Amino acid sequence: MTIILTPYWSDGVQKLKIAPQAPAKPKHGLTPPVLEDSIHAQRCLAQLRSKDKSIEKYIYLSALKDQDPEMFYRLCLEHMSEFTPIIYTPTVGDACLQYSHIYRRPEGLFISIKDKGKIRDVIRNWPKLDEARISVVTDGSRILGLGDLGVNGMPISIGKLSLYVAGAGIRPSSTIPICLDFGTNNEKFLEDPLYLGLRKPRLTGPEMTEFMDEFMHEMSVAFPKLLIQFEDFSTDNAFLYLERYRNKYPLFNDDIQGTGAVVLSGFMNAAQIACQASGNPLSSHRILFFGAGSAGVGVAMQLMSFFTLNGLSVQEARERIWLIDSQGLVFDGRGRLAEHKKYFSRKDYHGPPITDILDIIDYVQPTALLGLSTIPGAFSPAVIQAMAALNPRPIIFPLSNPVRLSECSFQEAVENTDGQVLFASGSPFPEMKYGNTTLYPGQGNNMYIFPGLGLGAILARVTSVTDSMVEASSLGLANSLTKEEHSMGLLYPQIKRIREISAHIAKEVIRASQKAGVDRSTELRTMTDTELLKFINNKMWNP
Ligand SMILES: NC(=O)C1=CN([C@@H]2O[C@H](COP(=O)(O)OP(=O)(O)OC[C@H]3O[C@@H](n4cnc5c(N)ncnc54)[C@H](O)[C@@H]3O)[C@@H](O)[C@H]2O)C=CC1
Ligand SMILES: CC(=O)C(=O)O
Ligand SMILES: [Mg+2]
Repeated sequence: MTIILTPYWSDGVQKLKIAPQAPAKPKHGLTPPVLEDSIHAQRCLAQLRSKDKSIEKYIYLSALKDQDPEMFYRLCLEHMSEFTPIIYTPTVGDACLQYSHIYRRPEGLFISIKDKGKIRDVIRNWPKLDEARISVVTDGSRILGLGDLGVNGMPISIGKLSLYVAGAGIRPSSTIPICLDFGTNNEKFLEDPLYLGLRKPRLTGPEMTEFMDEFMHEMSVAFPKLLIQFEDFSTDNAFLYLERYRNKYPLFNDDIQGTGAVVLSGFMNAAQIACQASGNPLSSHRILFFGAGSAGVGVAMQLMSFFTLNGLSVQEARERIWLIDSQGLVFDGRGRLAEHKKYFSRKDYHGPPITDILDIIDYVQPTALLGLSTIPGAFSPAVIQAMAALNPRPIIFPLSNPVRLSECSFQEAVENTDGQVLFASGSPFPEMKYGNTTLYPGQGNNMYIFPGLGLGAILARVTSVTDSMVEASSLGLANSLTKEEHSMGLLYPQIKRIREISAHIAKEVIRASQKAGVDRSTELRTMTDTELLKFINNKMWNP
């Protein structure tokens, strides 16, 4: 279907295609004589692989998704581990940085601060109002670890939704990528004549909140069956708008909750292995966070359940967690702290500020070091060696995205721990040979969680997304590893099994929603687990 929409930043009228429709069979003579489907799949793959630069691959796949969505998603599913680094992190980071330059055609919905007071009219331009089920909404203010990218953040919403389709079988026409344009503080973009967004400093504060209130209300009226995923809002607004709307509308924040869930899951598997090696109980883990933004604090909050599930009280669980931010160890005596850091601020440290990560490691004696700081190389060889000196199997998760902002590489972690590291990173690293063994890095990325969490929430038609549903998604992921994956030392399942994993997570999420009483699809309550899993699988769209 092709409809005409005029983006607010465009002078001309452009065609927006929303896909996919069942392709009409071309009339005889309008395609080459021999266009066989499986051969064409090989042709598309060969074209993709012929490109040297990952951004060229991204552009090629964007065009393929537009022109032949069935083929795009089919190849995506068949080659998940090859496609995800292109349509998602790390390449989607480059696509965002260059969006205003590589832009080809409109995709998704752009709503700017200029639309305040008439957001309803803009939303109503969306062509498939009654089909919408999931929207990823960003304001472009903190895209991955790349900072304020303004409307150049749109590819992150698009990329996440492609993973909803590929990974959880959400129908492509049920997805809405949205980028809200509040301006940008990115000087380079403001000066760039090709920049596609409003050329004004970013708006925050009460006016932004008024806009958000109107936006959320109009979304709920226009799309009564829609789940919203907030993505890459800067930390202050990420917490603000999650709390403001989470009990009013079905929504979750991926950076806080999705990341929390995925890291809890990998941590549970790593902690088991680490404790087998050390002989210590699971509850004895001590977790040091490098980075205390929405992702760091979101993960810290979720990791509380690791300890409470292992018998500690909430207070004891909190005492197992330490935060480092740009000014060093976060503790009460340090002075004024941002609201979101207060809960984990240490009350038991009374010395002078400690800023050096090695000194902090010496003081905390952590079993696990988690990076959500956007500082590449922060886990230097000396830092990794210090973790290895304290632990037979140190847990080191450099989780910042994209790859070039990772706190360390897999190779550095392996070489400085004599291969003993339990590793997960935000963006993918290749497996590596160490001695006679092959070691596999984990990818601790919320892409393992949001497709299944979203699918479960959509099918249960929840009124809100509860903490128990997020925790259920995490436990569902942790328990989804096969014997073979455990024997390979993996912390996360292989990404090629994403559909199976998402279905399993969705089942757990639906059950949790039923327990919490937020489900509206009450007919699912009486199904057995086997029936529910079958129902979920039948609902998945297949290219
Ligand atoms: N693996 C995953 O699934 C996810 C990864 N992330 C990544 O997490 C990173 C952080 O995201 P946010 O928390 O939203 O960003 P943020 O900018 O709010 O937080 C960064 C934190 O790092 C701290 N920091 C900065 N420089 C530092 C330094 N030199 N030393 C110590 N601490 C320093 C800051 O004080 C702040 O607490 C990003 O790279 C993002 O891509 C975010 C969500 C999901
Ligand atoms: C993965 C993700 O959501 C982020 O880096 O922001
Ligand atoms: Mg994000």
